[in-house]
Amino acid sequence: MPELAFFRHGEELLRVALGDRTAIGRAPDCDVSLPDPALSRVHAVVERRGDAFHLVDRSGRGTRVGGADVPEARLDDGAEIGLGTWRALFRAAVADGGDETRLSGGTEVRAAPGASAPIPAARLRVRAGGRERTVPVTSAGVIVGKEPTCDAPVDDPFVSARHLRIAPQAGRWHLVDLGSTNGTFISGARVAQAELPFGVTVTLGDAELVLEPRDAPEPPRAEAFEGMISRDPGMRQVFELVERVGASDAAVTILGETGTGKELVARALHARSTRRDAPFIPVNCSAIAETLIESELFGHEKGAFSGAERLRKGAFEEADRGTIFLDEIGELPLDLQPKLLRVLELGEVKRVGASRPLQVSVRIVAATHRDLRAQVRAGKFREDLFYRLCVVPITVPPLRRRRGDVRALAEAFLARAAPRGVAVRFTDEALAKLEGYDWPGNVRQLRNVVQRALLFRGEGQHVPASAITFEDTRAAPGDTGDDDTLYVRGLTLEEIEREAIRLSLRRNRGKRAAVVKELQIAKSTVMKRIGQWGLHEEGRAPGDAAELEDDPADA
Ligand SMILES: Nc1ncnc2c1ncn2[C@@H]1O[C@H](COP(=O)(O)OP(=O)(O)OP(=O)(O)O)[C@@H](O)[C@H]1O
Repeated sequence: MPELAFFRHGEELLRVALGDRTAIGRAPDCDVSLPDPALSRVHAVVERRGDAFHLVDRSGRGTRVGGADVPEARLDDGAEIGLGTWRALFRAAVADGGDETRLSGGTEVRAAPGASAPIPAARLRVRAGGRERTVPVTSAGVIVGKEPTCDAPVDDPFVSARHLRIAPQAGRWHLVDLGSTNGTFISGARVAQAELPFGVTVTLGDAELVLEPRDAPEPPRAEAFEGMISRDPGMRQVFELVERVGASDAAVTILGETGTGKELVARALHARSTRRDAPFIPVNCSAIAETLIESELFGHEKGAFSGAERLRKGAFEEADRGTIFLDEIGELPLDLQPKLLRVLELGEVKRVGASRPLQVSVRIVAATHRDLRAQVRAGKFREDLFYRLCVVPITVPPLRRRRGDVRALAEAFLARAAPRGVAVRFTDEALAKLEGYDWPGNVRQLRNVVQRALLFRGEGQHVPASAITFEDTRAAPGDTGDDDTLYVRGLTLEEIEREAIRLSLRRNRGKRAAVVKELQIAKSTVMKRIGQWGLHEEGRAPGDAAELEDDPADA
């Protein structure tokens, strides 16, 4: 059956069998809708006229066929059609399932030649709502949709009742969109029907489908526990421990290098506890100026010190009935340590300037990348507090000791960061490069490297090894560990604005004048946002505070 093969940046991404009329353009109701603003809504139509196929331009500007912009052209075998950043190749005669098939992201398939070629047995991998399962596909095909009576029901709000069908056609697997509301996508292109080789990802709503050979070995499964991906035995022990101590109120200290996922473990402890419906309040003890940490943790009364214009609840009060996560507990100043001990022993907090303490019920989870015992020996950390906090120590192994996790984590970060509807994959060389690295900045560094690689890959569907660059992204002391890049996927406009201001404050050590200049926004807006989102201490290091009060932008 004649077909058009679509290429982008030299990669073949899509094959569409040609019927009597195939509309190509930017509009979602075209038979092939390509995400390219340079195209008209209906850019061109390919029509069957007798035995021949003709391209008719609908853009009014001519469509490029064989290098010239033409209003209309008969398509000869191998004719090349230019469609913005896409290119389509006309193939007049396509062997029925006989030739070697390889599409981007797909595995190679070889079927016996001839129209009667048996269709290779298949199964459909369905990923939806964070779950994955496979459905056998018989030669009668499968219907995929939201309706429970479909062969492969998919529970996703953007999937139609009967969304698409996958069935054999001339010895190959094809998919046909059944008039779905939100469309069926392959490599970012919305398709009415297309060939579906093994291994190619189809996106519908937030769900993904991949057709596979029926007897292909199951890919190793990455376990996920409360958002943490791992199948490493060391991490499994961590998960088991979280499960066991989650329900109790025992004080837990999480030990591990920076970026290993200590905060995620703390959140998992909260999620597995009876306190899960109350707040989880994280406090990074190393990111707050020493002069402010007491009021941050315990709050202050109005007028307790100059600048305390209003009463402020501290993190412990906010976390009442819930969990407080004290990150970088090793940085807690010695003089505040007895106050923390009092919360642990008596459940009492006293706001700065208050005469009486308040009762709170807070579970304390602490974390540090430091050797707390050594801190105790050096006299920087109270021994009694150490024993109170470390009732249950949980050690999160560094990523270089669980190399088996690198691939699953990298693929998960890539899928999260890739543009919606586009299935981007690592090349084998890229995966080997990731797996061979030592990851001094652990999972956080891996996430940043993957996000950067996605930007550096250009437009292709594959991330090559050359797009992977390593920089030591370990957090500097006093750094909360965030990198300096703003990733906007999945954020609201307000969250993007908040992040942009927060990161600019950090880059400029809290200097509002520099933020105004860097972000090119009104001083009044910066001040309003800082107040609104409580970013007063952002970027300030101990000792900076006094200087910042005199910041000219504040005047
Ligand atoms: N097992 C995991 N699965 C998925 N994402 C992970 C995993 N471990 C860590 N991450 C991600 O890596 C980043 C760093 O994790 P997290 O902030 O929990 O590390 P940390 O050990 O608390 O770092 P720090 O010591 O610098 O505070 C986060 O974006 C987190 O979501």
